[in-house]
Amino acid sequence: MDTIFALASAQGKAGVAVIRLSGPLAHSAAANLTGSPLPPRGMRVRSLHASDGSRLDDGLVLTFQGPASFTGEDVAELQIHGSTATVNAVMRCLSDINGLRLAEPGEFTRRALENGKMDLTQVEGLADLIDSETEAQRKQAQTILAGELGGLAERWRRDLIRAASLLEAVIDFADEEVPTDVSPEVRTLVSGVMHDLQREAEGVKIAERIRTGFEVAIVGLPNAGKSTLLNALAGREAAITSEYAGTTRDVIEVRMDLSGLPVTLLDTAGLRETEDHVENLGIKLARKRAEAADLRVFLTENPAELGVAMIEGDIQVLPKSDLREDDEGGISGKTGQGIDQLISHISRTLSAKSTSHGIATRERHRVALNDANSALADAMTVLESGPDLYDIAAEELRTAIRALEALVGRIGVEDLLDEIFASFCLGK
Ligand SMILES: Nc1nc2c(ncn2[C@@H]2O[C@H](COP(=O)(O)OP(=O)(O)OP(=O)(O)O)[C@@H](O)[C@H]2O)c(=O)[nH]1
Ligand SMILES: [K+]
Ligand SMILES: [Mg+2]
Repeated sequence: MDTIFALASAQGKAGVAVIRLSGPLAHSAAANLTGSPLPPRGMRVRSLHASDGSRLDDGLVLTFQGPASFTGEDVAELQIHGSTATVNAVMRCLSDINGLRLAEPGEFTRRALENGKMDLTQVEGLADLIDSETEAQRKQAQTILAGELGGLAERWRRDLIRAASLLEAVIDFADEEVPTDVSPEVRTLVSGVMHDLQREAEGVKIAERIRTGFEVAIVGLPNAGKSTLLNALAGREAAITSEYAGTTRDVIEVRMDLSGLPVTLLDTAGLRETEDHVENLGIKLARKRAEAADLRVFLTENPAELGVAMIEGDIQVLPKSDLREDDEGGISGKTGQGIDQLISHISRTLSAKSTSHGIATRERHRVALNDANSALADAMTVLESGPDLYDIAAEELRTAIRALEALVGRIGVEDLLDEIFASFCLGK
């Protein structure tokens, strides 16, 4: 096994940079730089020197002894001054040591997975945590990283193994008197797991929104003030505004943190009948994106004239309240009137949608949960036919168990790993 190293902290200037080493030579390589032995597990302030004896830096050297480390291997961390030149000099010295090489993106975490320090869902949780920008994303990533989905999968798996072994006991006794009717217990176990699987699979859509962001589209007639409103919400000139109807053609996206929820606001072309070919392309795109969005803000007196369906939860606000006599329910991107209310309305609506999700967060999870669930549904059907078909029911249970093992990465995910780890940055 190679010993790998990489900068674990971000590139660029900082007070401190952390270089991480993992593998059989991690401790000896670190000791090579410090010129003195290191404890198998501990923290020392040391001067680091190049092989020609020239001084590199002073730093803090941490050693972890496998398997009690992030990767499960021997690990050393060098905390040094965070300058590009210092980091480069230390990295150069490390690459000169025989048996050491630069880590590939995600390779530390991959070793942690391979050494059983975390399951695949936790690896995904770690990637999400590193990418998290808002409070809701951070909390969701922490739940997965803590292993809660893996823990659930393990509980389901145990219940299904118990159910399968009950059926197998009957199969083994086929020629003799069957001790008891096992089917009530099997049914209870299987339907309990099915109930949980359904709940988790249904929650993925919302959980995935928290992970990747909710889309909120602003729609209205040309010149309703959509782009002005977008700019007011974003607090910057993200979109061009003008008195000419038909100014916006492409969909303008602005990412925001709305009370902890990640939101992408979409400004769209004003919706109307027009002969202008390019404007028409923009209008088609506007309708498509608005319909696919999680929530629509109708900036209009009359939603029905826009040709985009207004569904439950969508928000209607009246444009240009500063020009109106009665400003009930109105908003003005120009004066800022009603903006705070709109922001809290949007975040209330999205929060209400987000409360109903479970722990699973990805399409990959949903597919595995559904695979397991449909095998269990088949098992329940087969059970109806009585003990003669128990072997088939048991086989369906094993199919479900395999799907849950794939969920946590215990089996059948080799081809997925490269894709998952490619999304990691270097040093993770
Ligand atoms: N008085 C007033 N004028 C506004 C308000 N919002 C926008 N305007 C003006 O209305 C005109 C159109 O604004 P835009 O933001 O470009 O409108 P839009 O809906 O994006 O227009 P299209 O992209 O062409 O569909 C501009 O001259 C704005 O200055 C508002 O709240 N009050
Ligand atoms: K305009
Ligand atoms: Mg516009």
